[in-house]
Amino acid sequence: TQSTRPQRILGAVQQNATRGDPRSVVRAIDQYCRNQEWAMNVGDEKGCILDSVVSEVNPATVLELGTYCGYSTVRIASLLPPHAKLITLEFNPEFAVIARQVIAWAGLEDKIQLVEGASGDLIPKMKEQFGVETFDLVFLDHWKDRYLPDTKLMEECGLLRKGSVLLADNVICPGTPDYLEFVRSSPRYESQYFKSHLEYTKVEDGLEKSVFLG
Ligand SMILES: CCNc1ncnc2c1ncn2[C@@H]1O[C@H](/C=C/CNC(=O)c2cc(-c3ccc(F)cc3)cc(O)c2O)[C@@H](O)[C@H]1O
Ligand SMILES: [Mg+2]
Repeated sequence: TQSTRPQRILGAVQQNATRGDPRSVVRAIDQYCRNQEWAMNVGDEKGCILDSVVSEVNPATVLELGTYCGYSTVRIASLLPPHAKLITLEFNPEFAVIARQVIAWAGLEDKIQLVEGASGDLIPKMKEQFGVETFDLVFLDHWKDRYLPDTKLMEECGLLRKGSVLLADNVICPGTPDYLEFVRSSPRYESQYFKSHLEYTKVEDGLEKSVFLG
């Protein structure tokens, strides 16, 4: 039977990365997706921008919307201080199965909680079911038309505090026009665009960093 792209990405990790070494997992996925087959990981170029924002925020609690194979999940978690927690939401069970194995290969199970389900259903449960107060950092990388509604939902659920940082992938390609217009025009956000390229290509893309002002 045919393997899926996420299964082939997991295979590349198991063949080329060292168990317990998150950076080797990140490198293995980037090499596979650059040389064998493209996949929608944030990738190495935008990944360096992601790394710098994570290091600057030094978050105790992180939310990721859209796990896929766990590339950015592992990349972020590898930079977190001890006792920091990353909750990542994924509603495709097949992708979740792969991501759990990528996370395990990296040895980051203790820092990462992968929750299966849709962000719209899970965000309202964050406080009482997952014991979250607010998120220091949110990485948005799921369906592009869900960035704005989910941001408004996080505000309504009191999950953002003064200084919470939203980092959004793909604001140019595929693009998130309604989200971009909102965070750039709202007086409650201070936004900054980090120009880069679509993962593994020369096409323009970028990350938008938006600080919630409370
Ligand atoms: C229903 C909304 N809530 C959700 N809750 C939980 N998980 C969700 C949700 N949406 C989507 N997901 C999951 O997030 C992932 C979806 C990501 C969508 N990303 C993209 O479409 C994307 C697409 C491209 C891209 C760019 C150029 C192209 F030519 C082709 C593709 C590049 C990227 O970096 C991307 O992130 C999947 O794992 C999906 O199952
Ligand atoms: Mg993306």
